[in-house]
Amino acid sequence: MSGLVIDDISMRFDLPNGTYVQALQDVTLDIKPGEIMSVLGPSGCGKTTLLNIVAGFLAPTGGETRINGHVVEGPDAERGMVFQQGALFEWMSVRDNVSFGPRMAGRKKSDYMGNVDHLLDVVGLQDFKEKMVYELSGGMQQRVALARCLANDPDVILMDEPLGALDALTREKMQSLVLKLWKETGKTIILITHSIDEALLLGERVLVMAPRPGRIHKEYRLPFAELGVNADLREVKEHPDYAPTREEILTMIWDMEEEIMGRTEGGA
Ligand SMILES: Nc1ncnc2c1ncn2[C@@H]1O[C@H](COP(=O)(O)OP(=O)(O)OP(=O)(O)O)[C@@H](O)[C@H]1O
Repeated sequence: MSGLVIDDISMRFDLPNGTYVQALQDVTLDIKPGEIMSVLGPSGCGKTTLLNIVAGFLAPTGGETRINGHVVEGPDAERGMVFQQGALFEWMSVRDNVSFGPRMAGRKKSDYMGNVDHLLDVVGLQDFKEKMVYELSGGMQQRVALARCLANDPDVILMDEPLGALDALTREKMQSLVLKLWKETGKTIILITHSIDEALLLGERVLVMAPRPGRIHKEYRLPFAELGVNADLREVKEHPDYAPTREEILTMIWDMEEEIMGRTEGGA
């Protein structure tokens, strides 16, 4: 397991017309091994940019990210990604998708197949392991994506709107599954979402970011993720702190969106 330090990260995109976008400015975070943190904020506040920097897909223009004390300089199996959709191999079976990482790493089949089967059990896909990915529903495909990520045994799992394309009921079931996997595996997880409920239910830490420049606006430490491991998520929402926190964050993001709209309408 791994601690993750995001140390004074800035990211500036220079545009062809000579202007630039300051996508992130001075973002610092210390994420302990096994923490689950969700990230919220209005469109364009730098959530995906931050995740891509931690993943090693983008090099920041300032600062650095460290895992287990070493600096992130590119993608690595220690950091797994789960995207909203489209990142699976549609022409392969469920089992071949989940075993893809260990296979590509050149590991012996007898070493990893037991774990692949276990993961298929955990995500509830044991009966579907011979199916092709295109035969599965969206929710099942995201279960495959989670299992495939876990098969690489990453220290840190980065999720960019992993449940965003699912219908409400499937999404709720998947939220419970994410909590179960988090508890069972002890992985460090960062999850980007546009849903305030999802951020509250899945984040023991919730980061609210602000745009222009992208930065940390406020951070919460909440009991709901821990409670949700063993309870129905609808019961967790009955917690006395849930509705007021939700309302506070909703107003916060609403105000930011209004400010952005005002600036845009004013021509800034
Ligand atoms: N490759 C790029 N070149 C130029 N500008 C970029 C690039 N990538 C991101 N940006 C800009 O950086 C800012 C942050 O983008 P980012 O996608 O990280 O935001 P976000 O919070 O994830 O947004 P959303 O919620 O809409 O997905 C935006 O203004 C975006 O237009």
